[in-house]
Amino acid sequence: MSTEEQRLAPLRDKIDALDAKILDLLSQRAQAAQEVGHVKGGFASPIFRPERERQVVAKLQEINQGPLLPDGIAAIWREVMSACRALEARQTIAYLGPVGTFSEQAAQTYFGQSIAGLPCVSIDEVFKAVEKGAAQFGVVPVENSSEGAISRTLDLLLDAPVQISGEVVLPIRHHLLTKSGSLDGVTTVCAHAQALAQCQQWLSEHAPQLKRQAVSSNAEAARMAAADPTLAAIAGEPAQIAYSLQAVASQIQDDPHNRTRFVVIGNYVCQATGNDQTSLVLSVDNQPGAVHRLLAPLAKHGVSMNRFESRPARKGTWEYHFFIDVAGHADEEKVAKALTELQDTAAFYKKLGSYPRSSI
Ligand SMILES: O=C(O)C(=O)C[C@]1(C(=O)O)C=C[C@@H](O)C=C1
Repeated sequence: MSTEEQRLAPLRDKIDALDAKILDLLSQRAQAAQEVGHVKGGFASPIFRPERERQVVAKLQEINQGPLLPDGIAAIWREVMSACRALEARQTIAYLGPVGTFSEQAAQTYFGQSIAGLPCVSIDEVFKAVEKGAAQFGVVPVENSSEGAISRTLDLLLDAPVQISGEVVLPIRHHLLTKSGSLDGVTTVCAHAQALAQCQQWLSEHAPQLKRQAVSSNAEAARMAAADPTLAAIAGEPAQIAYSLQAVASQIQDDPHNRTRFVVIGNYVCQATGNDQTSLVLSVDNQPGAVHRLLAPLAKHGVSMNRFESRPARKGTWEYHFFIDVAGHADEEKVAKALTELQDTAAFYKKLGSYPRSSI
C-alpha cells in the first residue's frame, strides 16, 4: 500500500462510518415523510409543498457551520426531499421534450431527480397534460434574456385554467455538437429557433458555411444529429449526454450571461414564503393615460414591479394584454390592497399565481 493510500485509509474509514450514520438518519427521515404522506392522503391534500421545502433549506442554511456552502446544502436537500416526496407519491412532471432539453433540466433542478418525467412535443401539450391531470405539474420556458418572452407560453397562460406555482432560472450554455466531434461532412446545423438566434453571431463568424434549420427543440436537434452525420446540433449538456454526441465547440451562445426563465404550472396555490412574486395579466380600454392609471395602485401601496410585458391581444375587445410580475405574495396586505384596486381599474384581470422567487 502506497504512502498516500496509508494516509487515506483511516480518513475513508471515518467517512464510511459517518455515511452509515447519515443513511440511518436519512432512512428515519424518509419514514417520517411517509407518515406525512399518509396524513396528507387522509385529507386528499397535495404532496408537493414548495413553501415547506424552502423553509427546510432556509433553516439548514441558517444553522450551517460549514464547510458545506449554502448552494451545496440546497442541492443536497433538494434531492433528499425529492426522494422523500417520491415515497409519499411520485410526482409526474410534464416538460417540453424530448429528453435532454433545458426544460427537462429545469424540471429536475426544481423537483429533483426522483420524479416521473413526461416529455411533451410542444408547450401546448405540457399545458394539456397538467389540465387533464396526466401530470401534477408542468415546466415551460417563459422568457430568455437574449430573445425575450416565449410568446406561446404567454398566450397559453392567458386562457389556461392553471396556476403558476414556481419559477426556475437556468443559465443556458449552448454547445455545437456532432456524432464525430468535427464539422467534416456536416452541411446543416439544427436547433430550436431561439437557440439559433442566441448563437447567430458565433455561427456567422465560425461556421458560416452551415445551413441553419429550426426544429421543435434543441434535444430534437441532438436526436437528429445522432442519426445523421451531415447534421450538427446546438444543444446543452443534458442532450449531449442523452444522445452521445461530441462537442465541436462549447458555450457558443453570443451572450455569456444567457439564461432562460421557466415557470412551473399546476393547480397548487402556494402559501407565502417571504420571498415571493405574483404574476398577473391585465388589459385596459385604449384611452390616453389608461396604462398609467392602471399601474397607479402599485406605486400607491409600495409594490415593486419586476416585469412588464405587453402582447397584442389576439382576440376580444382589447388591443393589448399586459403580463406583469410584482414583488410579494397576493396574501401580503399591501399586495392584496394593490391587486384589489388593479382589478377594479382593469378591463381584464387574471392572477396567474403567487410563488417563491427562483433561488438562482
Ligand atoms: O412536510 C411535508 O409536507 C412533506 O411532505 C415532507 C417533505 C420533506 O421531505 O421535507 C417532502 C415533500 C414536500 O414537498 C415537503 C416536505
